[in-house]
Amino acid sequence: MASSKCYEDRLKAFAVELYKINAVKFGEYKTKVGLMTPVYCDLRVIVSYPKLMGVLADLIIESMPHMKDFDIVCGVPYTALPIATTISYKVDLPMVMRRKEAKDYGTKKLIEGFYKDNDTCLIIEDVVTSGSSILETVKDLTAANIQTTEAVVLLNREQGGEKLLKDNGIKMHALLTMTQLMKFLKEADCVTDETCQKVADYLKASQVDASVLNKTKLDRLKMPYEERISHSSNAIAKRLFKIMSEKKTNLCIAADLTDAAEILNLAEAVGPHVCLFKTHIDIVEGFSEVFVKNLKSIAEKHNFVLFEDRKFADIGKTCQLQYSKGVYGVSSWAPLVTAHSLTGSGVLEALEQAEGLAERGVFVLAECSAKGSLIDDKYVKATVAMGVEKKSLVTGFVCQSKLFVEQPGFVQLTPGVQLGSSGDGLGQQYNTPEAVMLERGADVAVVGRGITKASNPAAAAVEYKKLLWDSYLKRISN
Ligand SMILES: O=c1ccn([C@@H]2O[C@H](COP(=O)(O)O)[C@@H](O)[C@H]2O)c(=O)[nH]1
Repeated sequence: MASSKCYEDRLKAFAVELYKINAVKFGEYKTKVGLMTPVYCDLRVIVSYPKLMGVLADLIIESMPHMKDFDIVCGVPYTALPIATTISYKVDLPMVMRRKEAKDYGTKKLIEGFYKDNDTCLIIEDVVTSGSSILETVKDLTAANIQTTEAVVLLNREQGGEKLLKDNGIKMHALLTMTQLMKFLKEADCVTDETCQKVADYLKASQVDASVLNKTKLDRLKMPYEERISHSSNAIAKRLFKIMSEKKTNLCIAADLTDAAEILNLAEAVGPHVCLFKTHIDIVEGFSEVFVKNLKSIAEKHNFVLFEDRKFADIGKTCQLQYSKGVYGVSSWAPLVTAHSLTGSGVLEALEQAEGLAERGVFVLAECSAKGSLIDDKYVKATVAMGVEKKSLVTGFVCQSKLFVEQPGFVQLTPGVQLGSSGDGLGQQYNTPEAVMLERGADVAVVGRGITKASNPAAAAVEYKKLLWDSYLKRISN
């Protein structure tokens, strides 16, 4: 521990510099959650003062004599990233980076950089209030098999973050506490007694209740499927969770074959190993009422749900007609369908009101596995919000990353899964079963050609089923 007088003088000088560059401001500021605070810390500005960044890194390094015991460091995105980079460079300790979202599908992981299973990691953060940002980083590092037990932060606002982190097994080291910062600034005549008092009163009155934060946050990624039944408002999601628990499978087959008889053969062969049987009915040659009747009876026999990947994307009324009328009469035999959010919530309303099976569900497409997809963050967020609004109908979302983790009633369906291939040369991008379950948050993985093109589809289905189920068990037991 760096406790010499000289160290304290340097720390004090650093605190004053923070004030001078406006990284610490006093007045009336609105916090993220809309409350007023008399002190505002914006450490982002430090990147414009490289010498000060160097001083900060030195102070942190000196305060953590055991830093070299860690295998890697990781900054909490985004403000702490340059701080972590500077420390990593100075100590020659490798760094990894956590993505806030796995945006560029396919090649990019949630944790970037080189690391090994069970590497120990020191988390670096700028300011801690509740500690929840550090915990989000811990969650992704843990999912990548990286061990995290300690974090070092520039400023502890002393509002309960340290306790929440401790409760979650993370020991926090702080370069400065807010009390110490105020003391230094007062001694340097940067602030008045009145400001110090205001800040002290504010800290006392605005403690984050760690027990509330600990208790109220649900995490679907840690919950067994059967426990999620009671959180769902959609009948098909409930049925799906039950089937997955009973059959011990989270595999959805994409039966993209064009011959009706071959589809029925496939359904018989893989039926015992899947929870969902996904079709694109408009590619089928030989579609008939008998075909539908046979498919339905195989679904009943092997206890899986028929799922037509229709991707409705028109105005509500047209989607309603496409769903219930025409040659395929989808709403009479497929309890599950997909829809785009592109044209607004009228589509969901229309699908709910259409004639057809009494129990039905919709997977809303929030992200696409195809390379160059035009879907952006704003679209993804609006799609999830739209689905949440219609939770009686919405079974879940088709997506590629961990969305809606605190909403265990929804199912994440993730296509683009294949062993031994990264793409099909036509835009499709593949991940392994382990990656979609552990890194991308899938609840159900969709496998198409990985099974349908295998020499023995039933054996391939068993292999995918095992890999996916083992990854799920690993995820909930971590
Ligand atoms: O983003 C998406 C949405 C849907 N799909 C569908 O999944 C299967 C994937 O088949 P593979 O043979 O495993 O590539 C296919 O039916 C797509 O329409 C998707 O791939 N990506």
